[in-house]
Amino acid sequence: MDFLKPETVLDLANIRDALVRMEDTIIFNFLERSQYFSSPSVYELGKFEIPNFQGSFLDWTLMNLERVHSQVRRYESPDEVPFFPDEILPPLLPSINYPKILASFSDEININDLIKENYIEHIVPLISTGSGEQPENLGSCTVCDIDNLQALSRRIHFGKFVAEAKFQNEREKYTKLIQEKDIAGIEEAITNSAVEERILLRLIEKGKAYGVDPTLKFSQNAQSKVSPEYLAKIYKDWVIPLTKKVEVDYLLRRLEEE
Ligand SMILES: O=C(O)C(=O)C[C@]1(C(=O)O)C=C[C@@H](O)C=C1
Repeated sequence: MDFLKPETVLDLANIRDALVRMEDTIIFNFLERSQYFSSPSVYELGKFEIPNFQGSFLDWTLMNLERVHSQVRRYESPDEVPFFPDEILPPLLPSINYPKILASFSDEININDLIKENYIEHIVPLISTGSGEQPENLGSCTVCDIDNLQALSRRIHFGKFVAEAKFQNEREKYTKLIQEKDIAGIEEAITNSAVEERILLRLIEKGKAYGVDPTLKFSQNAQSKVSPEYLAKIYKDWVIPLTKKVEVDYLLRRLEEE
């Protein structure tokens, strides 16, 4: 997939290959986070005194990282969506003139707040090694959380490319559903249960393979650091539904562009 060549980006097979590769990034990032406790103080608003800032320690760190990354033009890339779109800065590197792939409104489709909420509330408890605080690891936890959030955000917002590809493949069908504001119909049209089932099966297998010492794999001592069933649950309950939400949100506005 090459963002300078739109035809490679809007090929559904290429998109799905990219989503499969992202599974590896997400699983390895989860494994890093699994060394630490849930560490709720990282997410608590105003827990640490930070001059001129009211949010959580995670928010402060992520916002400042995004400021730096925006200056190396991270958010010019159509597959990167900032958590703090109002805080990012113009790039210091010369801009890249990406060809138009998505609709003009696509930057406005940003569900990062929802992703962060679900991550903190549901995903952190499933991937951390225990609940509670571990004061010496708060910084490491924050850095792992940022890696996880950025990987999840990229994966979930890839729904925009899926949606655009599906729209272009079946323009008439989607135009009718969008005109009728038939959200249930759009959801049904974008759903491919066979693809979803394959993802969940693959996650179980990857979870068994990646989370353990391979030389212990077949002995009773082999224990995954993140349960393969939890990986599948995280995708089934949050990653896939949120990707579909991005697809639906994008499609509902798609006719603004025609
Ligand atoms: O591959 C697709 O067609 C997608 O829409 C992506 C995705 C996913 O999140 O992985 C979402 C909905 C489909 O039911 C299958 C998979």
